[in-house]
Amino acid sequence: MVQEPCSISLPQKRYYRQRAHSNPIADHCFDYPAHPDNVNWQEFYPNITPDQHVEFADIGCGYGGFLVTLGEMFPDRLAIGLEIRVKVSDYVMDRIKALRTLHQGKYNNIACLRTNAMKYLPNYFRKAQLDKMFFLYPDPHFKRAKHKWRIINQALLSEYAYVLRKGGLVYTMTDVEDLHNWIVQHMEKHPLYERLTDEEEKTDPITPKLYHSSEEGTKVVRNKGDHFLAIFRRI
Ligand SMILES: C[S@@+](CC[C@H](N)C(=O)[O-])C[C@H]1O[C@@H](n2cnc3c(N)ncnc32)[C@H](O)[C@@H]1O
Repeated sequence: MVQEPCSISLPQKRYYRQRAHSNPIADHCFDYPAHPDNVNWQEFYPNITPDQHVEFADIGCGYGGFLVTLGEMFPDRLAIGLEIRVKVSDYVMDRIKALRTLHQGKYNNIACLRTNAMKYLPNYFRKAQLDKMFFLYPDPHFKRAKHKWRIINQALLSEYAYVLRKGGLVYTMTDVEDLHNWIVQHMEKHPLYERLTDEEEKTDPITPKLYHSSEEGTKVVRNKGDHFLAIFRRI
């Protein structure tokens, strides 16, 4: 009998569905390095060179659509997607594996890490390591009692400032106006960030991708929802 050649295809999201919200304050069981020097980045990026390090972090990357776009836009820079949900991060890892097989030599600059970005960023990234951080369509946690679960808050902004280099950028996009106002209010109050001007936000080459590259963004576009963009510079 002639054997069919084994065909590689992209993973299907329906096999990786998981409840939308995960409590970011609860103690999930995570392995994490004691110090960024202990991370073996070779496991994430097979072709990493000694002078390369992760520069872009997509925080709460979901199913990884935007991460893939980042990889295509910046083939020489390393980007990581951080995702707390196990099945969702498994999906992104399988997606990257399949993309690397289907497109030899490509997508070696993106990777996904399952972790709680609200707890372990300084375990993975050194001071001033990151050039860009992305918070795209973060969970809104509407109820006042759950505001402490929001991934942008005053205490965490100091931690994000620690891992960002001076001049680095924080990109935020949401379809929830109340959350947008919350983000802007907290970022503007923090002494280590300033908002880009409208003109700077509009002309950043990444801006158009923030509307529809990620899975949540696509949904918002499909439902003709609102988009609220704000980009901040680490000063
Ligand atoms: C609404 S989804 C948006 C996903 C993606 N950014 C997009 O635009 O399609 C928010 C994602 O953030 C993840 N998330 C929430 N809290 C997190 C945390 N503390 N660390 C890592 N990921 C988190 C959630 O599991 C979820 O996948």
